[in-house]
Amino acid sequence: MPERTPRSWHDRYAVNQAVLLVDGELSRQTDGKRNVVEVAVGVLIDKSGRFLLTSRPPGKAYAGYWEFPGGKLEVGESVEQALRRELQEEIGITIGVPEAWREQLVDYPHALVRLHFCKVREWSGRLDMREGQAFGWQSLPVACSPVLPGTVPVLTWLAEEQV
Ligand SMILES: Nc1nc2c([nH]c(=O)n2[C@H]2C[C@H](O)[C@@H](COP(=O)(O)OP(=O)(O)OP(=O)(O)O)O2)c(=O)[nH]1
Repeated sequence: MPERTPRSWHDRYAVNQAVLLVDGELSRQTDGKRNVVEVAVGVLIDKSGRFLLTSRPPGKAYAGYWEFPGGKLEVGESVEQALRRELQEEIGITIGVPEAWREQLVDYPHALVRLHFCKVREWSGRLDMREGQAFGWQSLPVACSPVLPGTVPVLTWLAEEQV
């Protein structure tokens, strides 16, 4: 029996729901040829419930956009190891045990990334923006703009947890 069109569209919609497509064509994400880049991201939350956003340094894709600090996993690293290393390298702190929270696939023109968002409530050391980033402790709605497209869903998830 031939596949019914409504079913087919339903399936396609469901697939596309799982991937956040940024600045591009739908066909880009379905060719199956792009490697997924794994990224560890830290949602630092302070005692009053504010969270830390940092600006992307000059020279990187989407420079100047606001994001949560983090970066790509190196070969053989776990998400936690990468997060620990990135937050030490980029913002000068030593984190406690992170809480694995949510994942999001994002299809950018420059890369297909899987973001592993972790909540971090304990850390030591003073914030030191080692790549010249701007930073801000934020609450909802955030006061900084523009927010990186792959970071926007996090603001929705945080809002959902507050109601
Ligand atoms: N750190 C971080 N990256 C994010 C967020 N949202 C989002 O889409 N991304 C994307 C942007 C990039 O494509 C990717 C992170 O890669 P990156 O280039 O910043 O990582 P990195 O620090 O390891 O970079 P580098 O060593 O290559 O300079 O994840 C977020 O909230 N935080």
